[in-house]
Amino acid sequence: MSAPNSRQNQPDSAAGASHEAAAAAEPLRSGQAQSLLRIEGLHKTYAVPGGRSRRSEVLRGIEFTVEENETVGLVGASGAGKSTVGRIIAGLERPDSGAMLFRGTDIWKLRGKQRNEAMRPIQMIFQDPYESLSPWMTIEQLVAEPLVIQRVQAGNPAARREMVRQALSEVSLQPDRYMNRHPHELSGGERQRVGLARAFICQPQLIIADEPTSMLDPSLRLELLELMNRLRQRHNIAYLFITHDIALTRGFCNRMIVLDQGVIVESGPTEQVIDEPQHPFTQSLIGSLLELNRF
Ligand SMILES: Nc1ncnc2c1ncn2[C@@H]1O[C@H](COP(=O)(O)OP(=O)(O)OP(=O)(O)O)[C@@H](O)[C@H]1O
Repeated sequence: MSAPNSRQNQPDSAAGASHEAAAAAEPLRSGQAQSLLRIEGLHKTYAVPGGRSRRSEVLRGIEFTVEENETVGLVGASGAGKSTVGRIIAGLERPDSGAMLFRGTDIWKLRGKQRNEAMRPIQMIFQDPYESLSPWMTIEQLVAEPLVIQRVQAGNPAARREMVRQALSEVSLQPDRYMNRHPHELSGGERQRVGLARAFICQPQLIIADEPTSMLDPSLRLELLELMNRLRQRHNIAYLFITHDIALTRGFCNRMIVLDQGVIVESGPTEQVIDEPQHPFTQSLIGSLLELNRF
């Protein structure tokens, strides 16, 4: 495999990358500029079904940063490990090894309450709004649920209600029209906004968005992206945007990371990576897209 190609100040890299990349991934010293998120040497294996104690290596020494207010696209073929990266950063899965620094705090070294509090500004939204919302709960209960889990404003239902109203307004859902409804009474686009409101109510600084638009038609897709962009500008939110869709990456992300079989093979400003892909895998990914566009 060719060496990872990186064109930014703080290179994204895979294990075994160049000396410059290794140096860039060293722990921060005081005075050094801090990234919002910094992932270092992330490894993850899964047990091979029926393989006795055999494990397959899904992430192999991933390193990258996300800066404040950035939109970073994480692209790659199916099975490359993109969602695994997202789930690990959001705390839904455990890494085998590596470090995650959020505003310089080494999150995976924290435990219990401290860790939950440090993780609160990191939220995730999912591909399938139908699956990610419980059908039995009202929209008010669904949006308030993260507050309940994190015991925010416990014992103060009026304050929680006001936070739900604000979160719904931020995603352009009129509170009075939506609070008492259930997910099945909403369109796919509205459900995805509810998912975004659930993330937003936690006052996130980083949202991991795992293919959030792939089940929406093109006009709803555009609306959701515009909304996400507005939230980013208004509330200084960064996104790690997981997608197969290179065209969408071009429109939405300032930077792009290409993952192939658990290794980052290329990263840089989106336009540059798309217009002048350096790594053979990126070249073939973009080549396939151009081929598809001919149909
Ligand atoms: N819980 C799990 N147990 C075992 N293997 C898993 C598990 N989750 C993911 N995998 C495997 O890890 C690899 C990476 O999966 P992942 O979902 O991260 O890829 P992806 O790049 O997001 O793919 P897609 O674009 O198709 O969603 C795949 O081979 C997948 O089968």
